[in-house]
Amino acid sequence: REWFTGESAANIGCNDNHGYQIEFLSKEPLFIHVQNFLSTDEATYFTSIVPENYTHRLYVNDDDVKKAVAPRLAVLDQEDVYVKCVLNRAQRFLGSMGSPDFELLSLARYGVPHQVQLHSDASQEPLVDSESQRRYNRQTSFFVYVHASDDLEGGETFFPRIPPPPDVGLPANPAVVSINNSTGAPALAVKPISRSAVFWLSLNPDGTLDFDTIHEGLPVTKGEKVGMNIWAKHYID
Ligand SMILES: O=C(O)CCC(=O)C(=O)O
Ligand SMILES: [Fe+2]
Repeated sequence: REWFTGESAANIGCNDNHGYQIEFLSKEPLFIHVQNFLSTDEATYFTSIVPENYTHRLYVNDDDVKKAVAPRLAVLDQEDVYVKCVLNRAQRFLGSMGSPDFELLSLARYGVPHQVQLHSDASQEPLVDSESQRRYNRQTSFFVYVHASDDLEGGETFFPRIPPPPDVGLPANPAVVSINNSTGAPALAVKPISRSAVFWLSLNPDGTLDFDTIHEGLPVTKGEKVGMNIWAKHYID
């Protein structure tokens, strides 16, 4: 994939001069918040192409009473120049620790009452690459808040096992908040701010799943959010 280099980024027409700012939220496990991960052009483009009313994944809880609806992921064309630019940026963010292979980018549009239930992005059983048949798992995740409407309420990404950073609530980063988990302990939540992202590793160094990185997309109670998943692959064999 020759486009994962700085030179070809320019060749394929990526305007990569917008710059982003990073802030560590947790060292162990590693969580990084990224402001302005997308350029305004990219965010406008992705928001315009994500389908409306795309068929939804429906979750039914154990008690069969509470139904939670998650937006379906729309998988993007890897030949799309905007997709190439974002993958190029993600690859350079990962640097030498990154695998050069990503899953296809996916987008989802969330309105009321969409949510995503508690899960790990990595899988307990390895996934199989449809082309090469190689087994892999999702090593790193960016969840990108492509767009958050001005009136958005809810829709935070909640990591119930990650303690919030000690300075949460200080004006430094309005995206970082603390929400109590089911045991009453404060835990990390990231608010959607247009064009920002949160980054973490879902696998331990030995390749096993790090259960501390489980997370959920809390229900959107007002407005709209558009999210994007960027998953880098870690091949097992
Ligand atoms: O909606 C969110 O905030 C998180 C979504 C998510 O974790 C996923 O699609 O894997
Ligand atoms: Fe996820």
